[in-house]
Amino acid sequence: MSFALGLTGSIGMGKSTTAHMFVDEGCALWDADAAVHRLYSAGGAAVEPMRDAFPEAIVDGSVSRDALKQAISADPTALKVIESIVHPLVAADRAGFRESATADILVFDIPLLFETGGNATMDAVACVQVPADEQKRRVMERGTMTEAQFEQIRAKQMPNDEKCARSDFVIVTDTLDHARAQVQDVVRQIRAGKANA
Ligand SMILES: CC(C)(COP(=O)(O)OP(=O)(O)OC[C@H]1O[C@@H](n2cnc3c(N)ncnc32)[C@H](O)[C@@H]1O)[C@@H](O)C(=O)NCCC(=O)NCCS
Ligand SMILES: Nc1ncnc2c1ncn2[C@@H]1O[C@H](COP(=O)(O)OP(=O)(O)OP(=O)(O)O)[C@@H](O)[C@H]1O
Repeated sequence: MSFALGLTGSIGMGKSTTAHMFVDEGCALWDADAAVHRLYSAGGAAVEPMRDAFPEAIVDGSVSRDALKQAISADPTALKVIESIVHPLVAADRAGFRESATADILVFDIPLLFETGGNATMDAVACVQVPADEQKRRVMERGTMTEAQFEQIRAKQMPNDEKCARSDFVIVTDTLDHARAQVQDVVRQIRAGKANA
């Protein structure tokens, strides 16, 4: 039986980077944002339901993130509609992975793990953490969002301190070496616990 580890944290706190460190330790990874990318791509399961709700968001047969961001900026309630389409499809994708994956530890990189109640289906949760000013600096440096779009997303997420307080492990992502050492420690603890179970 595999161990399911949820990996969460606020936008830009270092989930994806940390998730790949778990892969380096032999864990299998499922990534919620990557699942959304598959669902939005041409032929993906979200395309037709999204066309019904936001016809202008379908460009060349796939869902345009820029068009969705414009829709959300114009009407913040649009995000709720988008979520009601996307989240059930994401849950089905995740269930398929969990049934088929064979690694001893499965890592689920899920930004909205606590907000969607997904933590209840995990054996343990790890939360990434970095100071808020560094978080903002990193997201702005990516250049994919305006400051207003960033603040809108951040305001929708549970405060990161609360996510960390509710998690079994906290991984501080101030430097790559520090984060990797903490990942290795988490994996060691889980494997030791499994060996003793
Ligand atoms: C709003 C959209 C168009 C922005 O796209 P963009 O490519 O600029 O950003 P990206 O998808 O990489 O998201 C960046 C980060 O924003 C956060 N985020 C995304 N969607 C949400 C949301 N609905 N609520 C809170 N935070 C969110 C996550 O931390 C995510 O990692 C896109 O995120 C989207 O379609 N979101 C709805 C689907 C969803 O809820 N995804 C979250 C994971 S299931
Ligand atoms: N341990 C670390 N040390 C230094 N920089 C890091 C570390 N982890 C992540 N970063 C940097 O922070 C930025 C955000 O990291 P990453 O994309 O992993 O975050 P994320 O939480 O997955 O973001 P999002 O929620 O937006 O998907 C990147 O530029 C990455 O290089």
